[in-house]
Amino acid sequence: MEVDKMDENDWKYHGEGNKSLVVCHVQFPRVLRLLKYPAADSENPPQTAEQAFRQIQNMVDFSSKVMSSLLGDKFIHSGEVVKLPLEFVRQLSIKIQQQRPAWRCDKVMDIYSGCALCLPNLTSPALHQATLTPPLCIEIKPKCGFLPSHKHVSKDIKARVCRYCMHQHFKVASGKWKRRSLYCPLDLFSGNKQRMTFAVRHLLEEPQNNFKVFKGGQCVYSCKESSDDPPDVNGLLHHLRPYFLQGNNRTSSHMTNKAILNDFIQVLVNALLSERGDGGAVTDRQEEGRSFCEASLFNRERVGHASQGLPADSVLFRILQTQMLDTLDIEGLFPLYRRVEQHLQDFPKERSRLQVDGPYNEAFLEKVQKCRMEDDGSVESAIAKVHQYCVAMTAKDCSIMVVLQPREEEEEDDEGLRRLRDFRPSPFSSSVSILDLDPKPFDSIPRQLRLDQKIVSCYLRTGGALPKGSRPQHPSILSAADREECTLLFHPM
Ligand SMILES: O=P(O)(O)O[C@@H]1[C@@H](OP(=O)(O)O)[C@H](OP(=O)(O)O)[C@H](O)[C@H](OP(=O)(O)O)[C@H]1OP(=O)(O)O
Ligand SMILES: Nc1ncnc2c1ncn2[C@@H]1O[C@H](COP(=O)(O)OP(=O)(O)OP(=O)(O)O)[C@@H](O)[C@H]1O
Repeated sequence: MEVDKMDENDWKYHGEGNKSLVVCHVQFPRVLRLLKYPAADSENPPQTAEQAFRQIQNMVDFSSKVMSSLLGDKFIHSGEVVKLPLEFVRQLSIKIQQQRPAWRCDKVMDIYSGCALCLPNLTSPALHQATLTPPLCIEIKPKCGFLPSHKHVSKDIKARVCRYCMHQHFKVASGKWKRRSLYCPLDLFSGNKQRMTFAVRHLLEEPQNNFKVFKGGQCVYSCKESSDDPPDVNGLLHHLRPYFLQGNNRTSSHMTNKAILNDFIQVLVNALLSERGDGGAVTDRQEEGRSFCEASLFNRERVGHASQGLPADSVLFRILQTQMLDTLDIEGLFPLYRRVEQHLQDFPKERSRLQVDGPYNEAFLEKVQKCRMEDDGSVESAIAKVHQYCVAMTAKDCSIMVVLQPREEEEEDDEGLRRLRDFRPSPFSSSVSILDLDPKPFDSIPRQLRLDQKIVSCYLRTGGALPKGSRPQHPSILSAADREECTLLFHPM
């Protein structure tokens, strides 16, 4: 990328989250991730260009030196910091403004620093010809996949109902979303195909900010912005149909919508379970009985104790292991945070030695990995636990990108290959990446505790009940019978 020849017309709006806005190149598989600031700061940027550069470099270092060791470097693309002409950034910001969802416009794109993170476009990994079946890409923000231990929580409900499911009630009550999602991360992280299928169905049904589908780099399925309308499942089916007719059900041109969705979900679940290295394993939490959420609608008896567990080295396994570096829960962690905070008030210069805000290097990683379980009362042991917790927070907030690339057509007259196809090999090759691996600031910990308290008290107050109309009301992807018999209706896997 030649930064001195940047033209805003070569870039278009791609998406955004709470902290950054992403534009993609119209021709090359590249994106630029730009920082966002609260709109109130738009006249006076909250940091200098040097600080913005440092912040983005910190993001690169954290991803490449810390998270990639924990999650597996094969999943990670850390990118590089680039300096862009300010005029280009200003014009870009004007150009994309109209495409931004209104609910994200409480923040503005950083047009002052000229700094951005340049990354491969994970939704459109390579230049592809304009065919009916360009790569499909599914983005999932899975959130936290385990329950905290009883030992560290003051409210028993936290060890029975997962944070995501409780948070849904708070989000609906506070107006963030109109309807509650029935997705439960513990089902997705279970490694059991029936539970995972159930989880993905609920992601599809109420995608919120947890599920998107891209086709050839274009977003074709996501939540509808601030509307009561359901997501456009028929539109998605229209996009998916050519892939599944072509792939594994070539003989039938009458595949039902349900069969297409089933096939799509199966391919996705298989990609999430695919290993990129070692053999299978079962995660610890299964032994601890912390893998079922009482709020999940999945009928637990269907799987009994025959839990499959996640294959070691699958993307979900690696994310879950990293999330589980949070061994104390925010409640157990908070006194340690306070110890560090007090120490920093007394000795402000210690902030740098303790690597409170980085640098994110091998020494930092070592502290995270070698942190002893017991607290010896020192500030060193407290900060090590805080670092572990912050790393776990990043893993609880990251997203997974699964790219499904249709395989080349096989020769029709090749008997051997045709017989192979009868065994239903996947019609796709898949690749998996993890994105949004930014460090979580030390100072965000008190907010975490406050939010945790609000979520739990809202859940306890409503007794898990919801205001009328906040459950998915639209014609559901899952019929009533599907909900009851969900696992029986899918193809055997
Ligand atoms: O606290 P949570 O669980 O609500 O997570 C926040 C996310 O909300 P979610 O519940 O996924 O909709 C939130 O996502 P949205 O803005 O809601 O899309 C951010 O990812 C936020 O991270 P950061 O503060 O911008 O670094 C996330 O905050 P932290 O990861 O810093 O807690
Ligand atoms: N490398 C990439 N390739 C393709 N799309 C990307 C890439 N990075 C981000 N995106 C898209 O841009 C969106 C916003 O990016 P990202 O999640 O990094 O923002 P964020 O502000 O850090 O999010 P959060 O709200 O979780 O803090 C993503 O949901 C994804 O759809």
